Amino acid sequence: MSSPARQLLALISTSLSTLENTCAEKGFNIPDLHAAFDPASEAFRADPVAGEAANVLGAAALQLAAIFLPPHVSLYHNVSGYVRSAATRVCIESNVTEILREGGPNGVHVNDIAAKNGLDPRKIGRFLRILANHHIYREIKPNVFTNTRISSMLDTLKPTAELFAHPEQKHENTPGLTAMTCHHLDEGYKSAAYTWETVSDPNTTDDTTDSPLSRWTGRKETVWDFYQRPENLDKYKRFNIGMHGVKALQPSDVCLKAFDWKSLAKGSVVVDVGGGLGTACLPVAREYPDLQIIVQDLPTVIENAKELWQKENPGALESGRVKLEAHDFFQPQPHRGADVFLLKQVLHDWPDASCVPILRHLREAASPTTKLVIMDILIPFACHDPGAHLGREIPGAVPKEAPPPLLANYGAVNELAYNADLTMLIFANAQERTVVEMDDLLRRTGWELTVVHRRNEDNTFSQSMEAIPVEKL
Ligand SMILES: C[S@@+](CC[C@H](N)C(=O)[O-])C[C@H]1O[C@@H](n2cnc3c(N)ncnc32)[C@H](O)[C@@H]1O
Repeated sequence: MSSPARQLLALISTSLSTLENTCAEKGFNIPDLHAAFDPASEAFRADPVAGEAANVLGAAALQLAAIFLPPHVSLYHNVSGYVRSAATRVCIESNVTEILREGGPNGVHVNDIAAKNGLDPRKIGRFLRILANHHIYREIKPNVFTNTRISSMLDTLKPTAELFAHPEQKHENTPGLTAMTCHHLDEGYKSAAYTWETVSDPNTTDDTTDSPLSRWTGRKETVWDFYQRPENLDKYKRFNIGMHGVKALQPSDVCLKAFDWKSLAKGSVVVDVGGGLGTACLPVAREYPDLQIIVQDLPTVIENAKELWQKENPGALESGRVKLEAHDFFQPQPHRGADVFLLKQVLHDWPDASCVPILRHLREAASPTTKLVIMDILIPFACHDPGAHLGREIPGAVPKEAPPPLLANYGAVNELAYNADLTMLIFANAQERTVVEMDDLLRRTGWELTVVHRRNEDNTFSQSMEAIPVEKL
């Protein structure tokens, strides 16, 4: 039996050959770390063979690094996360990526970056250099930096003149991922600092107001109360732009593949509950114009949603096929007997005690044929999952496991799922759930989990689940 390091090297070698052959055969390019990010460069990941090869490659490379780096370096990679978060926020808020984009391939000296964003050039170099160690930015000559495929994801794509003239509009009409990173690095980062004080306090309850966020703000409030305070409306808007941008992290057809929309009869009613700007339903409305779609959210979000739909699909609003409706999901659901209730990234915002009334209101409004479609992350264990704990066969319940000696869940390749889980704890005392926890929550609210749809190329981030009403509540 060869050593774990040799086994990992063999996985890297075979996976790279598979990836190269598949890309050559199907006309995909292997990503170039030094090229600006282009969504098309991620197309290969939708191919099951290429996507799996890339996951195995990444997981094996990270595990090899864990073997060969001094353990204190690996440990400090995590312990010093605050340093890298601080450096990343400085670069984003001071528009470094956009300055480097305009500077072109020869890079920009820190003095010239400073001349544009007004920061101390000696400090800029230090922030950029620690990020360059992780291939976020590149130091091509001493104190001269340029973008990489990773840092260019932070690009708002706006001219720097516009960003400096109107900083308050930085995120408007942008791809949105930059807004999401600012949301995490601002209110997320500050709240996270209070996690230990929150979880170790015996007076902390399971209520959503007992989160590290509320300990940071010093108010017993939900994350949504926080966002609706007048002084935080700009943060709420930024968060909603960011949610729209999250689609950049997910396969573009994630909502189209979440459910067999074509199985619905003409005129079927789909209610996107807590639908935000209606991002999930935009492609569904385009692809299935015979569906009646209602996007529900809180009033301020619905106002922002109107702007988005006016731009992206004004015809759907004018014809009445799509309605944008203010509705509080803690109140009875007005659309009784809808064909589909969609809950995308909603349940993960709430602890079980709050999910129960949300799900019960939908159950009370359901007809016997209503389907509940949930799009949330299902958290895999970091070990082999024997799958016996559900007590019945649910197709798709057990995730595909990585080949040994990799961690069964592909380890940090799927880090975003575990990040999201703890982000939910930090903002709302909430969580992403394992399939067992989700099954239990649904049973308690009159639903039965019938199937989990998993995409081959993505084990954790874009599953959807279907549930049907059980006879009695
Ligand atoms: C994580 S976002 C998900 C948005 C959308 N489903 C998506 O995936 O793009 C959660 C949404 O729940 C909404 N929300 C929070 N409390 C609500 C309530 N009581 N009633 C309706 N929507 C609410 C928020 O405004 C936010 O848009």
